[in-house]
Amino acid sequence: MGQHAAFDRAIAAFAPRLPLAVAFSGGADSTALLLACAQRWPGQVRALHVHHGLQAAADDFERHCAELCRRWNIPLAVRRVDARPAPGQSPEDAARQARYAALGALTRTEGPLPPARTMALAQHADDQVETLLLALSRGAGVAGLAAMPARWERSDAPGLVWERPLLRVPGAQLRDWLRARGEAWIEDPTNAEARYLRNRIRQQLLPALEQVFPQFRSTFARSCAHAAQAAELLRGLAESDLAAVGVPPRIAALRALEPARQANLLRHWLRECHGTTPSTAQLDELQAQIAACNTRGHRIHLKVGGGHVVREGEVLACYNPPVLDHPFRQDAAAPPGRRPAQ
Ligand SMILES: Nc1ncnc2c1ncn2[C@@H]1O[C@H](COP(=O)(O)OP(=O)(O)OP(=O)(O)O)[C@@H](O)[C@H]1O
Repeated sequence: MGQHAAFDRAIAAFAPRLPLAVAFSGGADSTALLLACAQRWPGQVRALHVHHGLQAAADDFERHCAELCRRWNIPLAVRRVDARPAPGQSPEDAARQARYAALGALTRTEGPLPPARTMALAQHADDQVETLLLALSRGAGVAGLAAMPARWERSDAPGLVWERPLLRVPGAQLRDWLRARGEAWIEDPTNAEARYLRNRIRQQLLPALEQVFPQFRSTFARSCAHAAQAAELLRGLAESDLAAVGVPPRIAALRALEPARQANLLRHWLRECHGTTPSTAQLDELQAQIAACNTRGHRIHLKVGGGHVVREGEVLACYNPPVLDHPFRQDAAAPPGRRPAQ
């Protein structure tokens, strides 16, 4: 093992359902993951590359990926996406959503190859710590502090399990491993800009953490796992509370819940039924209005996340602005005007 112990351990412990697809950007992390997997499961691994059409360098990335895969005899499938952000969505998030949808679709349309049963992504321990620190800097709740899950499924790609096998591996090990093999990778120039904050965390905070808490990668990862477990419990509680309170939620039933449980349910309802996340101040205000709503004539009308929550008789309703012409939003076909999104 030695120098790349964590990487070797992660690959040894990775037990995907085969065949395996690796989401391959051409960057260092996914190059290391792809090559290690192709060595471990010869003939069972293929690479999937998403060509971000809007990016000037995207053709070069694709060429680089094709060349590496040809050299290593790894089948490669490419799909082009053109991800324009929806109003209020960051370009990074739009690209990520489009990329995941394209990766899922690619596993189903790969010609003669049997569909992949696992999709591996190459985020590593430093990415996980950065995600956790960003969540802390936003004041996130336990769902945010859980950072990135190691394993999950998506409803738009049934039968496919998504995995991040490198979440315990320091990024530097992946680059060292590639250097030791003389393998090159590409650096995405837009990454540096889009990840300005991430880069500052990487350059300034991680070295300081290393000095004070040498084990921070594994202890922070443990905290993320605890938070993920707590988030799972809260989600279950919100689901059963929502079933009892009804959709749309009945105000009298909401008022009977104690405040933390009511907040948990409201967040869940807004996120799952309306795709919107309230700020802490908005949620506080909404709960204050619900508490004050003890007469027939009491109005509720509040801006919450990307939409509005209003009282409609005995229930709450949420109205989101329509999102037109955006292929990656389920509500893309909504008519103009305010849309009751139950
Ligand atoms: N254009 C792409 N095509 C296919 N997979 C991608 C693409 N971009 C990113 N991925 C996958 O998503 C993961 C996370 O993406 P992110 O943009 O955070 O990383 P990255 O810096 O591109 O990573 P890497 O160094 O592996 O290329 C990558 O490790 C890779 O597995």
